[in-house]
Amino acid sequence: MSLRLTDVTLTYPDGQSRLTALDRVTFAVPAGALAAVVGPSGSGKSSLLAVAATLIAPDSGTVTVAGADTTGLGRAALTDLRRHTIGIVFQQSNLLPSLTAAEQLRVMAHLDGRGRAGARTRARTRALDLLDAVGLAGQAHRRPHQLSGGQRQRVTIARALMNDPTVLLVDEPTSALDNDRGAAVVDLLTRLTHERGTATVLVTHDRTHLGAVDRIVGVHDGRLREEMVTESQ
Ligand SMILES: Nc1ncnc2c1ncn2[C@@H]1O[C@H](COP(=O)(O)OP(=O)(O)OP(=O)(O)O)[C@@H](O)[C@H]1O
Repeated sequence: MSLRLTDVTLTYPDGQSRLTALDRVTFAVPAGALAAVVGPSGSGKSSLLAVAATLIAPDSGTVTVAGADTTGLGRAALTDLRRHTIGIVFQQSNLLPSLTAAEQLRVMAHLDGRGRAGARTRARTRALDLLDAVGLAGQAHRRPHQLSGGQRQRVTIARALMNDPTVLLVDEPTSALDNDRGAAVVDLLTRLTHERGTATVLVTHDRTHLGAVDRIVGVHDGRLREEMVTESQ
């Protein structure tokens, strides 16, 4: 399994007591599968993503990413693991206003220390390939304000794939989009997951566009409940 959470409990301070955001969650996603985690506001979706992204350590339980148990890893080791194995698509596109679409992707390669000449050329080629894969081949030179909301979301998806992650974590990708564009983004994520073999987790409160995903897991009060799994899983 590319991503595995085992018996994960996460609590937050809540006055004199603690609030349980994730309650003994066990959840695994293999390479090449997209699992949608669906639940109402406050059910624990963002907490699940943050734990899977190794941004928050759970109170108990284990998180394994690309075969590596993350329990007890220090900050530097976690940063390294995230950089090489995890791609994150945030709800807001958080693109840098002054950079073109292609440059937004190439920044990721630089962060990864791949700044030398041969590597720069490879990063340029990979950025253009990924923009092509998300249907933006003709928009590589555009800056965020010259793109639509749906196009910006596609750039953030391509950017998250730039370092060829094992695990792709996606937070509410359709919340700022109209119906057709929302459906197109979920279809795109499903296709990229299958083509590139990422283990993808998409959290959302919106069940509208989930027809083509491999698996749907409901979340309620920090507990998961399997709702639908396709045969290929
Ligand atoms: N930093 C925090 N401190 C205290 N409680 C928190 C914190 N973050 C989240 N919570 C609580 O944990 C529970 C789960 O929150 P979480 O953000 O994971 O839910 P969510 O399903 O992502 O909600 P939304 O769809 O509104 O973003 C909620 O009851 C929330 O109020």
